[in-house]
Amino acid sequence: MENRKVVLRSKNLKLGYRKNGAKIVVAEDLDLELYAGKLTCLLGPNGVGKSTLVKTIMGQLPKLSGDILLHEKSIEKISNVELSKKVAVVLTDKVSLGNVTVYQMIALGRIPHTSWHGSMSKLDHQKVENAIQITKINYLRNSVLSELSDGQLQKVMIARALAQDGELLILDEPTAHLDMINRFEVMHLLRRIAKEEHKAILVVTHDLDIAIDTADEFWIMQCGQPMVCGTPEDLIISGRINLLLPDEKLQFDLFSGKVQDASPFKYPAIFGNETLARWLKSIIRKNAQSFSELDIEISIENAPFLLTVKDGDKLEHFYSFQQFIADFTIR
Ligand SMILES: Nc1ncnc2c1ncn2[C@@H]1O[C@H](COP(=O)(O)OP(=O)(O)OP(=O)(O)O)[C@@H](O)[C@H]1O
Repeated sequence: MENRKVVLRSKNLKLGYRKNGAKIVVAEDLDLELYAGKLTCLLGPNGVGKSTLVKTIMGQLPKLSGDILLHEKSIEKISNVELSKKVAVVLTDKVSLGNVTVYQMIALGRIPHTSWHGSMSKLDHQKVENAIQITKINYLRNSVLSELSDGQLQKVMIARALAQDGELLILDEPTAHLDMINRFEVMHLLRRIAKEEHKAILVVTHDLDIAIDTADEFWIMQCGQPMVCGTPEDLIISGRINLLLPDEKLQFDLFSGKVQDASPFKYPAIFGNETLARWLKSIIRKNAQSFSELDIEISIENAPFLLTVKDGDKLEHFYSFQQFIADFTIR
């Protein structure tokens, strides 16, 4: 049986803002748990309250009511210095310390641990080295921040959070502005850190595909509705993943694992293996006007590519999807 060690827990948490003496509630009744060794992704539409939740957990924003417990101790009873030893945060804000080197930036993660005059001990340097090794950025150690790409900078910020050596890492949209490969790398790095370093990690993200591939747990936040938590696979199989898609025109497709247009559509009869049929459906769907209500049969094979359209007695052959769409649709 897996041992789930709770690092952070919220009890009946209500969060929001205070404006002119009035409380503006963003979310309530939140009973959440973050576990050591688990990567949790917080998902939800723009404006639903994800950053508000993160700021509240970090102690940056006062809760409206309820409790947030770090190792069963209310965060209000934990001093800022202690909190910064236990919780490391990576925000999306651009850092403007252009002349600072990567090593110096990562070393800043040690501030909560260093003595009052700020000198680094042997252990502090070891923690920085360890963070550099885990994030595989040794080749960047002497570069200045202004020379880094967004993806490199993101890894440096994760290394800084690691050097801080808290048990909980919180990252607000760490993959925003990154290309596909860097998004993938950063999320897989976070998963590796959760497993190998036994950290509890909370990531706010809009990257559903990669979150499904990497997260142990999803928190789905919806406007005015209770938070839904569970493993991504359970949420997918039960259909609750669709809570992320309140627009009825969109639906999560169980087979492809992608968000798709949910409006009814009648495909022609298709013959061919499942993978080829999937991509044939994709191109037919994109060119829906040309295919709706056509009483045709399409067979498809690959290597070499051959697409055959049977329309009554007539057979037509195509040798690429491009040719199929160009020649078939203009009839
Ligand atoms: N300082 C503030 N005072 C009052 N309301 C605020 C304040 N900051 C945010 N809000 C409101 O709180 C709600 C939640 O905002 P929040 O930034 O937490 O959403 P989010 O889910 O992180 O959105 P996004 O995905 O766009 O980053 C929004 O309606 C927003 O307008």
